[in-house]
Amino acid sequence: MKRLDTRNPGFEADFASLLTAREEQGQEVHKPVAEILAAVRQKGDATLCALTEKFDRLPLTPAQLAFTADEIAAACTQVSPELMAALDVAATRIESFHKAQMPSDIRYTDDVGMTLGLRWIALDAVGLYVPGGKAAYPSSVLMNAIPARVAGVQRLAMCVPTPDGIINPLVLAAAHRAGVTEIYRVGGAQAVGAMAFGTQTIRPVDRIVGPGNAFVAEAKRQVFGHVGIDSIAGPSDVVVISDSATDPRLIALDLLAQAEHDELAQATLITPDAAFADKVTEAVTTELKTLTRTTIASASWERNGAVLVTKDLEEAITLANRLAPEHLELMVDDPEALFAKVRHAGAVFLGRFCPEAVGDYVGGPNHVLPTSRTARFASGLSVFDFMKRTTFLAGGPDALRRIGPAGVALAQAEGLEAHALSISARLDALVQTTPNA
Ligand SMILES: NC(=O)c1ccc[n+]([C@@H]2O[C@H](COP(=O)([O-])OP(=O)(O)OC[C@H]3O[C@@H](n4cnc5c(N)ncnc54)[C@H](O)[C@@H]3O)[C@@H](O)[C@H]2O)c1
Ligand SMILES: N[C@H](CO)Cc1c[nH]c[nH+]1
Ligand SMILES: [Zn+2]
Repeated sequence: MKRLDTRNPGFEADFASLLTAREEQGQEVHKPVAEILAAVRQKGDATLCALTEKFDRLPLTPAQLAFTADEIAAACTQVSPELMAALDVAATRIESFHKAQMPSDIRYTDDVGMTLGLRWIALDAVGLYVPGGKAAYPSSVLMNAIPARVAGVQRLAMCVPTPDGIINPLVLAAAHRAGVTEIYRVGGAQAVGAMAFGTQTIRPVDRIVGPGNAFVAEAKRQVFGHVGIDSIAGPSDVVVISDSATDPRLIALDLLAQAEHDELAQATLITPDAAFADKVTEAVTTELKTLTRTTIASASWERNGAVLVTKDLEEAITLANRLAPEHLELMVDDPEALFAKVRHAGAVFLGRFCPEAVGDYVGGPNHVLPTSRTARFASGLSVFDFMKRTTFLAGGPDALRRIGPAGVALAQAEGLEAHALSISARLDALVQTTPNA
């Protein structure tokens, strides 16, 4: 864990290394991921089976890649009614938030008489990546699939790793609840490659969405262009801005809630109170001893954790914007005042009783969010990731007479003769057919 104080002379250099640390750790996966993607592209199912045996310790034949309808139905019967009810609370809230996002088409006729517009059209086929290496993520099934369904996507293909052949039944129950029936027991970069390029068993999709570890995030980066992707939703990160009025244990738990995802996760506290920073650091050490996932959380905290002490809350928000976190918690008396100054964050959690973990499960907004500072330019998963826009223009002779000459002039200025003629030939035809025009 790095402890930095903005009043210390070396602060800027240390902060700069905090900004780039995880990007550098990510470089290590570029080559292995490129090799996996090339092998999937070349050998399809054979590579999927070989890598599933290698990384998930599960020997498979191609015929066993997909879960059967019976396996999905059997999993649903293994989930307790209480957990099914919890799944339903989450699904209902996620669905209503994403329904509220649905955009409207645009269509209007302008002053020259042209009808212009934009139509939203759902994608045909989408690949949903659901992580499963170090934890099971039924919540990510809902976060991926529900907005896709709301947007109107016809085909949803889901990939999830099953380490040692084990699948948490709640993952399949969540898929069933969200209407996903095409599910493959494949994870990592090979799953992304299969959905991007297709194999003998898995048909290719148009866009791949969903969170995952550094291998999954890098694979999405590398297949982008061949297919669409949502964002780089890699190892989780959180920045907590807190004043000294919050219980230090609660802040420690919020930091550890992200640290326990992955050794590459990053949890950062920013506070203007040095004594409070000490208390939270102590509480992290105490709580770490009680967690079952202590090995992962300790590694994340040791390697990427940070505690920043600032002059005031104003400076805290400036640093948070520079960190552009996936999640930003504002655990202060007046969170709305700070929120007004937030420029870069995937999702913001306002108030001491609204921890990030609520957003992971039952808040409603999506928990698939841009990590590693990509919130500077990217947003969390939404219905927009499952749709595209087609614009249209419809015009008659009157409109062409009004705007055509400007088009001809610009085409000639660009030296594109056929463009100019495409318009001017029509203008000429109009003059000939209506001599008094
Ligand atoms: N940003 C978000 O929105 C969000 C949401 C949920 C989870 N997450 C993140 O998702 C990640 C889940 O990670 P996970 O590991 O539990 O599951 P995962 O499914 O992402 O990764 C498991 C797969 O990684 C591959 N893999 C592991 N080691 C490898 C190696 N050495 N070489 C090649 N491939 C290898 C294997 O194929 C394995 O099946 C965490 O980092 C978590 O923080 C992010
Ligand atoms: N915090 C993760 C996003 O970074 C999402 C998640 C799912 N389950 C628990 N947490
Ligand atoms: Zn989480």
